[in-house]
Amino acid sequence: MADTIFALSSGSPPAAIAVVRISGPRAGEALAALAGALPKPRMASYRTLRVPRGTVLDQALVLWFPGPRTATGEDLAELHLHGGRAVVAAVEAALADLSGLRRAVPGEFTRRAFANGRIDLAEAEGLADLLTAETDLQRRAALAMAGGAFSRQIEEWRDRVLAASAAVEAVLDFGDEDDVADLPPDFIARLDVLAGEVSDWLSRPRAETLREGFRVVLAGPPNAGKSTLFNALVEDEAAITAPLAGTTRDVLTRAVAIGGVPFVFADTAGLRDESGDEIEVIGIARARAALEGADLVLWLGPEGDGPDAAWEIAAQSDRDDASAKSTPRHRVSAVTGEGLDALRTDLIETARRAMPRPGEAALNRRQHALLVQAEAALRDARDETDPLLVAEALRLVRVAFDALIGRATTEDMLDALFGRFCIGK
Ligand SMILES: Nc1nc2c(ncn2[C@@H]2O[C@H](COP(=O)(O)OP(=O)(O)OP(=O)(O)O)[C@@H](O)[C@H]2O)c(=O)[nH]1
Ligand SMILES: [K+]
Ligand SMILES: [Mg+2]
Repeated sequence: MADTIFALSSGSPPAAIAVVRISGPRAGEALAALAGALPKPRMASYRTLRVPRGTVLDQALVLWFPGPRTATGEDLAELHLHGGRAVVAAVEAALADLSGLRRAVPGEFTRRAFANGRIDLAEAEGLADLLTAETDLQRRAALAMAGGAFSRQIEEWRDRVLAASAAVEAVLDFGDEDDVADLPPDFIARLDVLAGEVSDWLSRPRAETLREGFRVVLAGPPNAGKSTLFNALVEDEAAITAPLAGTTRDVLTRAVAIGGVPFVFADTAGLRDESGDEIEVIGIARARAALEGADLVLWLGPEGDGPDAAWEIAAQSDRDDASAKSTPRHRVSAVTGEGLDALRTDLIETARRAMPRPGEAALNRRQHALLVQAEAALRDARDETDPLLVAEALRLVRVAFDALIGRATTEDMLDALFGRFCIGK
């Protein structure tokens, strides 16, 4: 029999209310032991909680959810306590004293939900992202993933691959008879459509951009005012600025949300070919490395000799395009603040285009890699003529789809995923 687990599932006390959850075969027994009797299922009841045959613990709202149609797939109870530290501690101590009950480890409720088929892996990943979401865009994308949008898509694709596999199996079964069965005439076309849909998902913005922030690297010649602009954008005197060319050496990064969009700004050493300074040379190499990882390069160049510098934004793809650099997109003065708002607006709009649209599920690294495998196998299945090899390619597509929703998982992977959750989730 599985352990029955319990944990504080709401934020740390003191708070107005503290929710303690109990999940497992003894959840009902535990609830009855504290509340006197089991309340009606799925209805909130107001009860006095007591240490079994002992003192009063709290007046609480209690809920009883008999399994398996519960969040964890097991019998589940919730105690909505007064959110004081001592109240929570006393109730936890009373639960720990009951036989067969123990404190949950991080993510254990969700892991049970997954083990019991209440959620699949993609939904669990979405849930993990939802709990760590810090911006509205992150929240909405995570909610879409947790809500099963991607899982439903995978299931639908999987059904179509199964149908294709069945058609190939039929050819293989009748292969040694005179009356050779052929693949359906639209077999290839269907695989093409499917591969196209998978490609569409692959070309969508990625979850990492959303989670880690849109990476803007400030670059340009020495003394262009990069560090000054960096400080203005992150609203912090984070970087040293000075009239001396070659002030910045290390790559300095700061994560900030602007207009609800997560950004990571990086300030870099001024780029110049000639420098006798050994440290500056290293700084320049680091700056070039940072440029490689940029979603957007904010290229700064002083315009003329005036007090104001002209800056331009060159997207990563066109930063080697000389014409993009010769026509500045923005003129900004970090001293007067002129042009800063327009620059911020442009940054927000550019970043938003690289982010999943609100409510659109975004793929994480693991999901993206598996979908790349599925797409390659689909194209193999289309190009192969030997039915045996077509069948094998289609099997590989199914393997990738199964891994996406967690039909095939490893303990390590699950440990890593559920370890991201907090205790009580
Ligand atoms: N008038 C004016 N001065 C600026 C502006 N931005 C920066 N400066 C000044 O220009 C000098 C260089 O600025 P930094 O921000 O250190 O330039 P940088 O590009 O980071 O320089 P390095 O790190 O050495 O490559 C400093 O004295 C700043 O005060 C601006 O918009 N207007
Ligand atoms: K400088
Ligand atoms: Mg600098």
